[in-house]
Amino acid sequence: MIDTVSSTARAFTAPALAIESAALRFGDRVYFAGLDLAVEAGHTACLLGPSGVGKSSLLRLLAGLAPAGATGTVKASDGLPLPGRVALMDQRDHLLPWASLLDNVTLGARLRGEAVDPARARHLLDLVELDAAAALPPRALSGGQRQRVALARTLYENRPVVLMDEPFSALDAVTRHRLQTTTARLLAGRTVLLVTHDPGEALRLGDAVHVLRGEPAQLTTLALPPQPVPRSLGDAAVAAAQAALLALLGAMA
Ligand SMILES: Nc1ncnc2c1ncn2[C@@H]1O[C@H](COP(=O)(O)OP(=O)(O)OP(=O)(O)O)[C@@H](O)[C@H]1O
Repeated sequence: MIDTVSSTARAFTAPALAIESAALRFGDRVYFAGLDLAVEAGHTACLLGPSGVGKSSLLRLLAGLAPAGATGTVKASDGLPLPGRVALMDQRDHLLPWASLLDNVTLGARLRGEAVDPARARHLLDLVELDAAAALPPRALSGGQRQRVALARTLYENRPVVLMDEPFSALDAVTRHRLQTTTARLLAGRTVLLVTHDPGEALRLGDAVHVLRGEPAQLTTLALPPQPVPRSLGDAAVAAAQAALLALLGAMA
């Protein structure tokens, strides 16, 4: 079978991405200020940190959707505007309850008045193991299945920059592992920032791994083993890096 999704990925060059002087403030509280984060072109960076530290706010800033209280300057290395080149997978799936899964996957194109490619949408639904359910409405799905539709919708956008907020958090361990591998293949060559609470996921998928923590929060970058992604968690060096990441997150003494 021709992999239509991977082949379309080669039609563009993904820029490096940077946010400078990012800040998040509510009232008197400064969550972070003067924060700089860069994602190398064609690489995947993972962002971890305690709940409420500001990871989603930083991701939305990068997406050009600055939430209340957040400021910062976002730049692409090619100097071209980012709007239109970014796909965002939010923590919530935002599926339209009245539309079929297939129509939810192609929603962005339909809203923009673009031609829809149902074969590519079905191929993506197949990759997230939901092709047989393409005609069903989202209410027929479990939380994990809904998250897989949102993943297919994000991949359907076929953008050089992909921002993902806990994209696999609702999946069982086996499906999560399988879809991490599939997603890493489909996102190869794109510039990706992925927010996760799962140190194993960060070690599997991250070309770079950053931890946001403290008050005000600062970024710490983890030293990573040289294996290309997706890495095997069974590898001794990867397991050691995972332990170091857990310690950095404060989960281990
Ligand atoms: N409108 C608001 N008013 C006051 N505080 C807010 C508002 N919106 C968000 N916050 C606070 O901003 C902080 C950062 O939120 P954000 O969702 O970015 O954190 P996060 O690190 O992504 O959390 P999680 O891991 O739980 O998803 C949170 O502590 C939240 O309570």
